[in-house]
Order: sequence, then structure tokens, then C-alpha cells
Amino acid sequence: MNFLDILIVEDERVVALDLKFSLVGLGHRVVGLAARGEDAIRLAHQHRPDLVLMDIHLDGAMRGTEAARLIREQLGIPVVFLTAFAEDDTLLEAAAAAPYGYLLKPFELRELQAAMTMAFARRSAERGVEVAQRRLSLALEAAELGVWEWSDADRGFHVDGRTESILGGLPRTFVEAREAFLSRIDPADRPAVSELLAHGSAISRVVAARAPDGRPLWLELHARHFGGDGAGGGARVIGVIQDVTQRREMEDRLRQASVVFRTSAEGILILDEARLIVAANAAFCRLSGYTMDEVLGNDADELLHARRQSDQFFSHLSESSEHHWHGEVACRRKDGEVFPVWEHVCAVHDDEARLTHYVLAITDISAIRAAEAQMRHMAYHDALTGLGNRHMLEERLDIELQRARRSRHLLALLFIDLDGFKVINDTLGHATGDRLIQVIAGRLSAAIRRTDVAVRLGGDEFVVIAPDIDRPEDCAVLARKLLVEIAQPVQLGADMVSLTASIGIALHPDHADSVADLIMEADSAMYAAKAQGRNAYRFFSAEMSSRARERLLIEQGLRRALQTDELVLHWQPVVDLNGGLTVGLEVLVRWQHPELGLILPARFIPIAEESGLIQALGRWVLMTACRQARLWRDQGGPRLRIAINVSVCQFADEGFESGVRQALQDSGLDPASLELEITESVLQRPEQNQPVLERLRALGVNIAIDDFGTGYSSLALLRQLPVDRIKIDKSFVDDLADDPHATAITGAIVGLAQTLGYALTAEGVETAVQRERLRSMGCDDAQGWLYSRALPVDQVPAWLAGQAAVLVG
Ligand SMILES: Nc1nc2c(ncn2[C@@H]2O[C@@H]3COP(=O)(O)O[C@H]4[C@@H](O)[C@H](n5cnc6c(=O)[nH]c(N)nc65)O[C@@H]4COP(=O)(O)O[C@H]3[C@H]2O)c(=O)[nH]1
Repeated sequence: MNFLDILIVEDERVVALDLKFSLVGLGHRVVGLAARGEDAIRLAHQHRPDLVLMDIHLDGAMRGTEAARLIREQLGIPVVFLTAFAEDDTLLEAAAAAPYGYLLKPFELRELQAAMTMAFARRSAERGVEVAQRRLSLALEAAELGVWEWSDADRGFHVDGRTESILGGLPRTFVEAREAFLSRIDPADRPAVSELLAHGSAISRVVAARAPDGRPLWLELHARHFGGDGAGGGARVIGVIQDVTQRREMEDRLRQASVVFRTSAEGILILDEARLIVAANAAFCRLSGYTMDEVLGNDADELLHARRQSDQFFSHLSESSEHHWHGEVACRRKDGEVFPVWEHVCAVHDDEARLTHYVLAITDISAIRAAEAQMRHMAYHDALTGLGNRHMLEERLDIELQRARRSRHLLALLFIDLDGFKVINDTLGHATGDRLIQVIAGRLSAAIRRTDVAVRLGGDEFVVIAPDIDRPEDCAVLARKLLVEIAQPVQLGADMVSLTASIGIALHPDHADSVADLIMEADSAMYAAKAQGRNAYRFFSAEMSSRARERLLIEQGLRRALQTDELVLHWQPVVDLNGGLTVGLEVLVRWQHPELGLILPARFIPIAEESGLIQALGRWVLMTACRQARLWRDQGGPRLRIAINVSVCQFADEGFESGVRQALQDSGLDPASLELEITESVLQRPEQNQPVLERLRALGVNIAIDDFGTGYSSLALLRQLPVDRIKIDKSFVDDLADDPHATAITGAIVGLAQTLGYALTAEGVETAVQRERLRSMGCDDAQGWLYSRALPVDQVPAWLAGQAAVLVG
């Protein structure tokens, strides 16, 4: 028998005291006496008795049943009613308070003792269940689990535990049709749950569902079907449910991260806190050349980096609040090859901010670096030859100038221009020209010192920077060496080509102290070397710069002259050697300069050719000459051959042929009166030029070869091409009187022309002896100062009239 702490609630004091004595007599302890309900509640809170003996009728407004209900709800203390009433109303009222006993007064003490013992025992048993229930509910809470039950009997769902996120505000027990419940589940997972409810299979799976607010959820369900108990309890399904949305999302993210890890083109390593590799992806193995086995467990820094650099970024990581570092590092592959890498290192911490891992990602940037290097190379090099370009010239020259200023050495700049390259390019074609430039570039590079720099400025111009020169003579030695190298014949397909160059040299500090001046003055010196007869070198001298200025002046002035009628045509008569009659006029251009006076073509035609102005100039000459010739004819002048010089550059131009048609059409000149004088170099490209010559011929225009004998036309070529006339060069005519060799050559040319059926004109006839020799050899026509110089336009009619008078006379 347990001795209990008892609270007595009785409005009749005598009864209460009597009861107290009896209980004390039984060994119990009475912790208080109360006559009112409110006092009873207060004393119960204060003393926490094991049991309350409660009268139903009390002093005050509160009835014993109400006080009992509150004590039970608030404190879980069992209450036994002691009352004299047994009416139904009172019993019902008492039952609502779920009492642990109900004794009708008067009662025996032993009845009271029995009732109290039962009440206490029942309460003790209930306490055990409550503890178990509480334990279970805390466990569910801790595991964030909900319990659900579906019963056949009421076709309702009962839930307990953690279900708010799943069911929202639904009550713990709710009745819901099976279909309604199933509609919460994703259609793909519905059959399995439906099967469970209908046939009792067990289920253990994660299903997709929707929260009442429409949010997608992932629920983990574990449930089993329990059959009916045969005693009216129908079949039930009981299980646990858990909202695993977060876990599932995390898993999804991990899965995605894992795919990224596996398939990334970046090499990725995961290192532990000691920086040993715990995981690597396939890209890393591919980049590094190591197998997975060779990678795992190794120190990343030792395995990968060309230089030890972990200190650099790992120390940075520990100091930085950002926990990552990136930058370019050099890595080494398994085969020893070092390659540039963009590396990203990131520290990984756990929830307690403890460092656990590092993630190291590498991207091979060798292709980017190679492209950059190639772009840098392209920016500073000439694509055709691989030599430096103007950019490099300016930069290197600037550096070398600064060095030279500090040292006592000379710095030389050699400006190299190939002689006659343009003719080769125009005659043998650009591809051959390019090949030739490449060969020359190769020879230049081979001939210079390692500290010298060779640059191609474009076209056929090269520059060599030679620093650390002791004396100017050393530079002359270098220039001579380069001239010898360049002059070696070059085999280009079937052709063997020989080329010379002109070199101009400017020195620092003797001639210039700036990049621009050095280049300009070496350029001037180069022109001087050309003027000197080519295949030569010249050092810069002060008077050269005035020539360079003049050259510039001519080029600029010529542009203007073409617009402002400063160009004029002079006409040199061509005379029939036998009859002495004027049969033609050669058109020779002059420049009537407002300040410099009459300028001869030798001074400006080469500049026009180099600057491209020759096309415009040629068109002007053609048009003006044709119009003038037509005018004289219209004025009753004789029918004459009008010979016009065509430079090889003009001929190479696509618009040339149409320009000739245009001039003939506009002027109305008879094409048979027009003779185009081309040089032998035009013949060197028969496949290009033959069709043009033929079409011009078909127009009725005559073709003459000027300066014949000075070029390198072969007989075979000559026969192939549509040519009407050969003009014997003045150099042969000059020597006719006293050089038997020249006489023999001229004789041979005359013989050749006669055999091939060409007409002949001798140029530059100055003496009667020359005239007689030519006539005796069988030459047809002649021109030269013996007859007349080239005449201004207004003197031509008088000349022609005079000729006619001579003839008539
Ligand atoms: N010492 C001497 N010289 C004589 C004698 N007879 C003629 N000459 C000169 O010799 C040159 C003959 O012209 P070229 O060989 O076609 O040589 C021409 C021709 O290649 C070129 N040229 C002249 N006009 C034109 C033109 O309109 N277009 C083109 N493309 N070139 C032209 O300029 C060159 C020089 O022309 P010019 O100075 O007019 O010089 C002319 C003429 O004045 C003589 O008996 N003795």
C-alpha cells in the first residue's frame, strides 16, 4: 500500500476534518483542506498531491466538477468525487470531468481506501502510457517524421507528428476521399500508393506531391497494410511520412554537380585539408596525362605545378575572407611538358567553419597563349617573309637608339631597295615576285648578325638595323656583303633571275638622332645609290636630303599637275630614211612647272610609276595625243603615225585596253595612225600580255618595241607576239660610227627585223654618218636631233609645212 499526499476539497469543515483524521490514521498525508473550487486549484498547484478527494457542492460559485476538470487538465492529478448525490444530472456532470472514482456518502473508510488505491494505480498506469507517447512524439519530432493512418472503417486519414509542410493547416485527423488524397500525389507515383490502399502491398519510396499551396514536394513514404482485427476494426494502412523536399533538392544539386565534375572540360581536383588529392575528374587526367590511380593520394602541388606555388595561394586563402584564389600558373604534364594554366583554388568549410577540403580547377590556356603569341608575331612580322615589319622597325629602332645613346657605339640603319624588282613582278607575275622576295629575305637574315634586325617595309624595300658598329667602314663591309648575297642568281621555276639592290646607310649619331630621321635619311641615301647606277651602297650626306625633298615635291606636284594642265606634249618627228619625209611623230610628255620650268620625263616618270600616278598620266597622254593628232588631220595635215610611250606598269593595268579604245573613240583618230611603244619587259609575260596585244592589234593599232636590244627578249618570244615595229635603242646608234661591235649588233637587229617582217626605226640619230650607216643597212625610219628635237605642239604644223615645202621644192 502506498501512502499518498491527499488534498481534501469539502465545504463542510467538520466533514473535512473527520476525513482528514481518518486518512492520517491510514498513514496518508493530507496536504490541504479547501472549501472552494478556486482554493482547491491553488492548493493543488502548490502541493502537487497524488490525489484529490472532491465534493461536488462547494462554497462559492465554482462547482467541484469544474475544479476537478481544471486540476486534471492543468496538473494531471487524479480526482475522486465524494458526494451525497447520485442523480443522473450530477453523475453526467461528474463524468465530464473524467474522474478516477465516485463514492456516495456515507461510505466506509475501507471503501474510500479501495477507491483511492484504484485511482492511484490507474493514474500510475496512465502516466506510463503518457511517457511512452511523449517519447514517441519527441522521436517523431526529432526525426521530422509524420505518422499517417488510413482506415477502411471511416475511410479517413489520420496524421500525427510533423505534417504541416505536407498538409498545411489540415487538422490532425481528417476525412478525405481516397481520390482526393491520391490527387495530392504526382500522377507517376499514384498507382503505387493506390495499390497500397486497395490491396495492402507495402510501400517504401519517395514520391512527388504537391503541398496545399501548390508547392512541389518530395515525400518519403514507408507504410504497410494491416488487415482487419476481426472484431469490427477494419483494415488499416499505417506508416510514416517525411517531407524530403530539401534533401531531394540537395541530392539533385549534388547529382548536377557530379555531372559537372565528371564532364567538365576543366580539370578538377578535390584536396583534403592536408592538400592531398581525394578526387579528380576525367578532364584532369586528360590534361595532366596521369591515370586516376597515379593522381589519388598525391600532393597536388608536387604532382602538378612546374614551380612550387602552393604557398602563394594557400596562404592567400587562409588570409582572405573570400576563400578562393585564381591566377595563371605553369603546370607540368606527366611527360614533362610545361603548359600555362588558369587555376582556381577554393577552400571548403563545414557548418562549424572548419576547413575540410580544397577544390582546385585548372583550364589549359596554351591555345589562348599560342593565339596571343601568334597575334603578337603577326603584329610585328611581315607575313610573306617572316621578317619584322614597320611596327617592329620603329619599336626596335627606338630601343636600339636609346641603347646607342648610352654606349659609345654607332647604330647603322641600312635601307635596301631591289633594283628593277617592279619590272620582274610585272613581267613574271606576283607569285614569282613573292617567291623572289622570300629568297632575298632569307639571304638577308642569314647574312646579318644575331643582334641585327632585318625588316621588310613592304614591296621590295628592306631595312637592317645594325647596332654596336665600331666604325662606318664595318657598315660598308656589311652593305657589300648584302649586295653580293642579293646578286646571286635565283632559280624561279624555269627562269633564272638576277637582281641587284641599292643600299642607303644612315648612322647614329653622325646623321640622325631619331627613329623618323634615321629612316628618312637612309631612304635618301638609298635613292642616291640608285641614281649612282644601282647595285651600290651610299652613306647619307646632307645634300641627299635635298634630293629626297625634291622627290617628295615631284610626287606631290605631279598630282596637282594632272589637275591643272601643267603637263604638255612635245612631238619628235620620225623621218623616212630613204625619202626624208616625216612619217610619224613620237609623243613625249613634259611638265611645265610654274617654278622649276620645263621638267623632262626622266625626272618624273619613274616617280609616277612608283607612286601609281602613271595610270592617270598615261590616260591623259593618250587622250591628249589622239585628239591633237585628229585635229591636225582635220586641218588638212598629212597622215602620220603617232607613237605613244606605254610604261610596263600602264600595260599591267586592267583599264589600259579600255583606255585606248576610249581615246580612239573620243578623238575619232584612225586606229592605224596610232602606234603604242612598249618595252621588252612587256614581252616577258606572254600569257598575260599576248591576248591584250592581239586585241589592240585587232583594233588596228600598231605595236612597236622601244629601246630594242637593251632588254632580254628572246627570239622565240618575239616571233610569237603581234609586233609591227622595232625601235633600235640610241645606245647602239651612238656607237655606229666607230664601234664595229655596235655596228654588228645593229646589223643583226636589222636582219632580224627584215626576216620577221618588222618595220624598223632608229632612235637618237644625231649625225649624218649614223644616218647613212642605218640607211645602208636597210633601216626604214629614224628620229633624232639630226632631224629635229621634240617640238612643242604649236611648232609641229610649221615643221610639217616645211617638210612638204622641201619635198615640193
Ligand atoms: N640625246 C638625244 N636624245 C634624243 C634624241 N632624239 C630623241 N631623244 C630623246 O630620247 C628619248 C626617246 O624616248 P624614249 O626612248 O621613249 O624614252 C622616253 C620614254 O621612255 C619616257 N617617256 C616620255 N614620254 C612619255 C610618256 O608620255 N609616257 C611614258 N610612259 N613614258 C614617256 O621618257 C623617256 C625620256 O623621254 P625624253 O626625255 O623626252 O627623251 C626622249 C627624246 O627627247 C637624240 O638625237 N639625242
